[in-house]
Amino acid sequence: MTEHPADETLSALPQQGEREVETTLRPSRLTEFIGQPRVREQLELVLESARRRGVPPDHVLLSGPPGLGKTSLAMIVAAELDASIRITSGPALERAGDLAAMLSNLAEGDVLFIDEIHRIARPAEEMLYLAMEDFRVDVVVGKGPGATSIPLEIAPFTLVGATTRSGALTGPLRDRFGFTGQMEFYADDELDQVVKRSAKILDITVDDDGSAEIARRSRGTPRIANRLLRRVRDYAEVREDGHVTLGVARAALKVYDVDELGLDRLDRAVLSALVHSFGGGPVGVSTLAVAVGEEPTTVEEVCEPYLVRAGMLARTPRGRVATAGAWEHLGLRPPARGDQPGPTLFD
Ligand SMILES: Nc1ncnc2c1ncn2[C@@H]1O[C@H](COP(=O)(O)OP(=O)(O)OP(=O)(O)O)[C@@H](O)[C@H]1O
Ligand SMILES: [Mg+2]
Repeated sequence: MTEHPADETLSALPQQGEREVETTLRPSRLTEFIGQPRVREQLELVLESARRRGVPPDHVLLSGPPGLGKTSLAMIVAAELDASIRITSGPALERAGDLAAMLSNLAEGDVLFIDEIHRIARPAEEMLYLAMEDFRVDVVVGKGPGATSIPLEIAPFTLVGATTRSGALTGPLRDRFGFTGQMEFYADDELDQVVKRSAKILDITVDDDGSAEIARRSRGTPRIANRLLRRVRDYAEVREDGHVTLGVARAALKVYDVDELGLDRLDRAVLSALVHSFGGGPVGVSTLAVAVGEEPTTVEEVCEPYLVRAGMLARTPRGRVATAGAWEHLGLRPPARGDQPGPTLFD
């Protein structure tokens, strides 16, 4: 994901200058990786079986909302295989030549990580098909009728792709991944473990209650849990004795205007528009996106998955609808069912 300069404590997107601390907090082995039991077990089998057979494993696609650990898992795949990792991203592969250069530099068994793989340009994507399937690329030399294509062998490698929008991947690309790990939002007790682990690394002392409070307000997202922990640490150090208790966590989160449920600015804007401008819906996602000044894809891929999971928003065939929970969260009384226009006895 691109870095957003806005000071948004609650955004699931990485903030400017956050890369370094994120690297420090990254789990480096599968056993250190908290949560995602399904993906972890599946990946473990894929990797172990390849290890036993002495071949690079099938290509791996990791899909899910921002901040859930896709990049971390990609690096873990390489570490577990004892392989080197080369990192690039969809937007960086504008020309097929850029990809050809990366591919021809791979050594046998290397992991090639392509972040935001749904944003790869078409010619590079087509080159990737052959590379993934046959470990070969066709390099076109010359132009016009005299152009010839020279096949070039590349070393067997494992591609790890990450995407926040698996729906945006073309069929042929998706089909070439032998394994897709679908990342889910984390449960509160898993985020609690993330907070405790990070606190240890950053040398922050935190009570069980304090840690649970931070976890509960982290929007199911480890990136946010880690960020809230750092903001609570700031408060604890400046205003208190540095120790994070439940009271300190609550007071700190109040200063940073952190929502009870951890909803971020965009989540709240979407709910508010849905309720205040569209009477609770149903409304189409494009209309809703215009109302909050965002791209429909951002609303759909970054914001809605969590609102749906939190039971605030429903996707219906007629459009997006605010649930009773959404009205209540905004401090409003949900409209009674009978208030809604509909057929009556006298129609
Ligand atoms: N399972 C986990 N256990 C511990 N920490 C985690 C876990 N998953 C993610 N994190 C932490 O959350 C931060 C964000 O994770 P990561 O960068 O891997 O997310 P991402 O899914 O790649 O996000 P994006 O879509 O924005 O690229 C990292 O600093 C990492 O320390
Ligand atoms: Mg990432």
